[in-house]
Amino acid sequence: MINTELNYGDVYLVPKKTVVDSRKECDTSVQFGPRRFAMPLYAANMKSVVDAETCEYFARRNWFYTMHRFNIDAVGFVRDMQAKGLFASISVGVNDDTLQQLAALQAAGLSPEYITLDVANAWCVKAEQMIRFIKREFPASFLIGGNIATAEAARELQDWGCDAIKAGIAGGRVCITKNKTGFHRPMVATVRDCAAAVSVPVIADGGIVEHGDVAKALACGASMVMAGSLFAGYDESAGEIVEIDGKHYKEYFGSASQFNKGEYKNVEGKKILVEYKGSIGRLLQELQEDLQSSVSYAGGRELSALRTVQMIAVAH
Ligand SMILES: NC(=O)C1=CN([C@@H]2O[C@H](COP(=O)(O)OP(=O)(O)OC[C@H]3O[C@@H](n4cnc5c(N)ncnc54)[C@H](OP(=O)(O)O)[C@@H]3O)[C@@H](O)[C@H]2O)C=CC1
Ligand SMILES: Nc1nc2c(ncn2[C@@H]2O[C@H](COP(=O)(O)O)[C@@H](O)[C@H]2O)c(=O)[nH]1
Repeated sequence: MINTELNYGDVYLVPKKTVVDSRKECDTSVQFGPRRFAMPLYAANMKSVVDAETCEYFARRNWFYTMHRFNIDAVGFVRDMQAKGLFASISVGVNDDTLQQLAALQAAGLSPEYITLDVANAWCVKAEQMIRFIKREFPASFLIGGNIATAEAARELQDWGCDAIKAGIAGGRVCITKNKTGFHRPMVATVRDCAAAVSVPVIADGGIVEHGDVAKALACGASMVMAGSLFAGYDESAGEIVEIDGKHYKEYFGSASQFNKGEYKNVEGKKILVEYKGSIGRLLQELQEDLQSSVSYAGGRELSALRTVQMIAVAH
């Protein structure tokens, strides 16, 4: 028997009676770990999306962020952010370079407020060992583990000690995992299954195409949403600007692309050019306005209203 599973583009949310007099009354803020953030949405921890400046930009606006983990000085990053009175949120892998970075943080007496264990399939022994190690050595840090795509995997990561779990395998815009390996799970099924299986917050990662997909992810049970391509192409995005025939673009590349890895080995990501769109400020405001509107259609004043709406599938 083959199951049919759905992506954000296959579903819509059914409106309820609006109870606010203005969309401004709808609160998009979210408690995530030790802090409350302006929006349940953040930029992917990819080298072509965030750098230290982008992270500072988001932190200053009270948006969550996670720095990527590729060739960075974790000690310098955490120290700089905390010296500026901002929270520090870093990504780590599962190999020796991560152990060295964590040891350097300990030697410097630093503890990031948030740590994200970031591997393609975190439902593996190496991730388990690293999650248990981080929980033991950095008990004050809020630990996010990912990525996974099933209820069983989510339960295991919770048991290993994750404070939040990032769900989404092979749904990203620059992902070629599904083409090269055959593995992928559509986001609606992924988020619903994982969120129903655990008591810790689930982050829906990848596949956000339209702004309304954020509301759909929250309706599926996500507490937070991570997006890459949505935040690519802006002044504040980390990718390089490219000019072709007088038109400007920015690079957006996968973390498992040859471009990010520096070699063609186990490549599961590609590089694309996205239209250059100027400053990101207007996007952030529009995303917040759109989500306020979503909450009003859900008949509430807070994000929790989105969990109460009916979701329907549309025939294409
Ligand atoms: N969300 C998604 O769907 C995906 C995201 N990515 C992103 O790409 C980046 C690179 O990911 P990842 O390759 O995990 O990280 P790394 O390249 O850092 O690999 C981590 C370690 O795990 C091993 N490893 C990785 N995949 C497997 C596997 N399938 N089986 C056994 N061992 C494995 C690697 O060994 P070895 O290389 O020798 O196998 C390596 O030692 C991450 O930022 C990740 O988020 C990548 C693919 C999918
Ligand atoms: N299969 C791959 N997935 C990747 C790679 N680099 C990042 N990612 C994942 O994509 C999302 C962003 O998706 P988007 O649809 O919002 O653009 C990101 O958070 C990762 O989980 C990769 O090289 N291969």
